[in-house]
Amino acid sequence: MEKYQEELSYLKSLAIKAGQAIMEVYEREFDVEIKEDNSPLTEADKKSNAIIVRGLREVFPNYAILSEESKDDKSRFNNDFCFIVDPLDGTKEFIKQNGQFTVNIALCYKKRPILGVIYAPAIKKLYYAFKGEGAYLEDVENGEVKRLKVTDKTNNLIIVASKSHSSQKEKELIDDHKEFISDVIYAGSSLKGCMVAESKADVYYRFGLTSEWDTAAMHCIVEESGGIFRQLDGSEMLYNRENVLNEKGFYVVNREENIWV
Ligand SMILES: Nc1ncnc2c1ncn2[C@@H]1O[C@H](COP(=O)(O)O)[C@@H](OP(=O)(O)O)[C@H]1O
Ligand SMILES: [Mg+2]
Repeated sequence: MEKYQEELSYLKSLAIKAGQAIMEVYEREFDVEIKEDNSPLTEADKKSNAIIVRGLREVFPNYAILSEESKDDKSRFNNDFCFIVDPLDGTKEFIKQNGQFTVNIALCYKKRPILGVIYAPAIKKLYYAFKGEGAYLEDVENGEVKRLKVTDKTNNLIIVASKSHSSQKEKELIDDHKEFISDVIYAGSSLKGCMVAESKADVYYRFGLTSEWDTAAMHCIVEESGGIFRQLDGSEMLYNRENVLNEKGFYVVNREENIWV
């Protein structure tokens, strides 16, 4: 356990450092490239990735790394420990300059996330969790820390949905459950799962595609705040897979009653 405490505090400092590099780019003009998969890439993604990957290799040379912005050499398959990194989740929101982007770092052991750190540098909020030890939110400006817990609501629910990647199925689900929903909030990045962990929302359904780095850290934080994170078919999401796409979709709900699929 002590060993993991050390890892957690190092990952937190690394996420903050990467967040600072992201904000330096955010506050000035920057170029946007388009990747092979048609998604955008900025200097901020690359700088954040360099800081995180270098930092992880230095302190944990024996652990594998899967990062959205690094070449996947597949050596991770021979390692029980694998960091899963999204150096800038919500790149589209970063480009739109609405502040809804995060740095995601998870550590998986035998395909399950045991540690998750999510930092939103524009609002200086740091979410983190360690398996069995709870989920927390630290205000990086004043150092205040609070433990996170999901709501127990089954009515007047606040649903969060993607700002830039919504789907027809999601719209239909919202429409079919209108009687239970009081509000729909559209937000970018892993902040949606964090909002459920923080009791600022109750449910988040994702029908569209994401990848392991979009969910691993959030998965740990949601579960440690008492919430439920599963694939849409009800099965557990495992990580460090051959195919890194989360093809089955997922949901984050505060409690079983709000599983609608
Ligand atoms: N067609 C697609 N295939 C794979 N991942 C996709 C995708 N469309 C969106 N995503 C993922 O969804 C993330 C954004 O989530 P959201 O819509 O909740 O803000 C993106 O993160 P990046 O910004 O890191 O690329 C990207 O990884
Ligand atoms: Mg990314």
